[in-house]
Order: sequence, then structure tokens, then C-alpha cells
Amino acid sequence: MLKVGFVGWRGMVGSVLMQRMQEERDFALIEPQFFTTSNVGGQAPAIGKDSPALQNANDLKALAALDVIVSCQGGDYTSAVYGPLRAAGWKGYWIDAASTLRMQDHAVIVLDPVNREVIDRALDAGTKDYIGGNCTVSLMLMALGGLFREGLVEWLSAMTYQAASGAGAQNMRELIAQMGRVHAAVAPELADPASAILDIDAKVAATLRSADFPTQNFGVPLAGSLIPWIDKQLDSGQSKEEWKGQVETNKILGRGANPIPVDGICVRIGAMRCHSQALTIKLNKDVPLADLEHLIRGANDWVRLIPNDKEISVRELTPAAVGGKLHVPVGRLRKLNMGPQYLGAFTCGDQLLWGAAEPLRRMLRILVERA
Ligand SMILES: NC(=O)C1=CN([C@@H]2O[C@H](COP(=O)(O)OP(=O)(O)OC[C@H]3O[C@@H](n4cnc5c(N)ncnc54)[C@H](OP(=O)(O)O)[C@@H]3O)[C@@H](O)[C@H]2O)C=CC1
Ligand SMILES: N[C@@H](CC(=O)OP(=O)(O)O)C(=O)O
Repeated sequence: MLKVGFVGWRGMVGSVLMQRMQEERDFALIEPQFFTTSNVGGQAPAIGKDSPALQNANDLKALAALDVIVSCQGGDYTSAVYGPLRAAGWKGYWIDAASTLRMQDHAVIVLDPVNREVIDRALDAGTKDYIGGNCTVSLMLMALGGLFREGLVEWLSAMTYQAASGAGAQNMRELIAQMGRVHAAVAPELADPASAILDIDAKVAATLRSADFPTQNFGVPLAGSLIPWIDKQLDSGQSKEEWKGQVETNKILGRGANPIPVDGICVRIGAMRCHSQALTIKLNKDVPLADLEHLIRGANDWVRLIPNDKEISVRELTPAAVGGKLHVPVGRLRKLNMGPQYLGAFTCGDQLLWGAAEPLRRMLRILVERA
């Protein structure tokens, strides 16, 4: 059995990974060991079988005894530990949720329903580093992989509506605290059907702008508002999240030269854990809508094509409907006024499942099956 070390298992992504591994009975197939940066000697998580006490995640000797390390601990940890561990001669597999190593030549971005051939080729070639992709990119490819596989995409523009969870657990809490603060500011007026809506609106606006509105994590209000920037500012004028769209999409697809242009604007909205995206796709030829639907629907076991119908779309193509679920709906599919080669689509997916934990879990499973 492979000896697998888990770092970052109690964080938000790590907890979703643990949950999924238990659901799929993955722990029965490996010898797990759990690591910590804060509680050495503490109790390992309950996973249905005994595991040793928590070990020090910075102990290179303990890490070097493992066949596989799965890290959901974050980029700082990867930066601190990965290099010294490799320098000390460790030859095991490194599976990571953090973006630190994604674009390195020695690493593959894993999304096996889309790029299993890329992963298999890399394994055959002895590649040891397998990194989960950016959530927005992974979810877009889970939805539209069928069109990419068929070579139909000339370029793609994604306008995103990203959930608070992408910014971390504290940010999810802050979003709810902001919602509560807004409601509390106008609760008496809401209870009175005769109160004037413009008075309520004015009070809400004043609350959002007040100095004591809880914004320690986001820096600005998200509830009742949005944030048109995610991650760092780059010299290109893009946000780093926007930059990842093209580089990661093409790397996942195994396209070196001749990248497919991907760009757009990434926006944080007040959803909990589902990222949504409005997509404009320029096809490189005019393909009938029914054929496109067929390609999208057949691409993997998780994509769900939602008919372009108001009632079904508002019920099934939303963060409220999709949070915590593994399927990735895509709908609002139609040819746009710009011409028969322009396709519009809308997709929504859980960014902690296919956006983060699930590709890592499945990569581990691929290693187990090949061991
Ligand atoms: N959030 C997201 O949507 C996505 C995140 N990622 C990447 O995954 C990595 C981890 O992200 P995320 O899971 O959000 O990180 P978290 O902040 O939730 O967890 C990271 C670590 O923080 C420590 N920690 C400190 N206090 C707590 C607490 N109260 N509860 C739980 N853990 C605590 C834990 O380490 P210890 O047990 O050692 O103390 C934990 O492993 C990052 O690199 C991120 O970029 C990738 C895709 C999406
Ligand atoms: N940046 C994403 C979440 C994330 O962690 O992305 P990455 O794994 O590329 O750093 C968001 O804020 O929604």
C-alpha cells in the first residue's frame, strides 16, 4: 500500500477532500499519515481506521519516508517545504492544491476527466508533481471540455461571478456577518409593510459605507455589492485570476505552442461556494447548436446540459442549487447576435469540489491504481 501523507487536511479544501475520500472509501486503499503545522502529537482525524498521531509538517525526514504527499496547506507551505524535500533527494509524488508549482515545467495541472492523456503521459515519463488547477479554470473545462476536445474553440471569454469561499473560510464568515449587519440595520422597517423602500435603501447604503461595517477580510463590502477584482494586479492590466484563465487552460489541455486565447473579467459576488461564469465562445466554424449540445453533454460524467429555458435555468443553474454537489451544469446555450460562430453559455460549479479537492482525490486514486 502507498504511504500517503496529508498536510492541510483540516483546512477548508482539506476538509472537503477528507469528506470525499471517506465517501469513496479511498482510505481503505492507502496507508494514511496526517501532518500539522500547529498540533504535533494531536489526534489524527476520524477516517474509519486508525492512523498515527499528527506529525510535524515541517519534519523533512518524516515527509521523505512517504510515497505520496497531498498538500492543501497553502502556497507558503509549498514554497517552504517542496524545494528542500526534493533537494534532499525525495522522489515521491507531490499532489498540491496551491498554485505555487502549477506553471513549472516539472508539474502537471490535474483535471483527469479533461486531461487524463496528459496525466498518463506524464506518469509514464516519470513526472512526480501533480497540481490542482485554478477553480474557475477547472470548472469552465468541466463544463465545456467537449468543445475543446473537438478542437472547436477559437477563443473564449469568461466573465465570472466567484463565491466568497475562493477567498477562504474567514471570508465566507465575513460575507454572512455583512448580510446580518445589513438586515439588522433595517429590520424594523422590513417588519412594517407601510415603510418606504427608498428609506430602506438609503439606510442599507449608509450601513454598507459605515466605518464599522465588517470588512477586515474583503477590505470592502461584498454583501449588497460586488468586488470587480480577484487576486493581485499585474502589469498587463489583468488580475492574476484573469491571467490564470489562458495559461492554465492551455497547460491543462497540453497545448504548448499555439495557445487558445482565453480572457475576461473576474468578479467576486456574494455566493457561498459556487463559482458561476458567463461565457462567450468564438467557434472556428459554424456548428449546429444540437451538435454542440451533444458534444458538451457527452464530455464527462459530471457535466449536465440545462435546456435554455427560463424556468429550468433559474431553478438549476444557480449557486443555491449547485453548492455541495459534484455535477457541473451548463446552460443558456445559444448562438449570439454576433454571428453563427459565436456561442453564449452560462455555467455554475462548486469551487471546493471540482474546483479544488476532487481533482486531487482522483489523482491520488490514479496513483493507487498504477501502484
Ligand atoms: N479556498 C479555495 O477555494 C481554494 C484554495 N486552494 C488552495 O488550497 C490551499 C488551502 O486553502 P484553504 O483550504 O482555503 O485554507 P485554510 O486556511 O482553510 O486551511 C489551511 C490551514 O490553516 C490551518 N488552520 C488554522 N486555523 C484553522 C482553523 N480554525 N480551521 C482549519 N484550519 C486552520 C490548518 O493547518 P494546521 O492544521 O497545520 O494548523 C489548515 O490546514 C491554498 O493554497 C489555496 O490556494 C485551491 C483551490 C481553491
Ligand atoms: N483565486 C480563487 C481561489 C483559489 O484559491 O485559486 P488558486 O488555487 O488559483 O490560487 C478565488 O479567489 O476564487
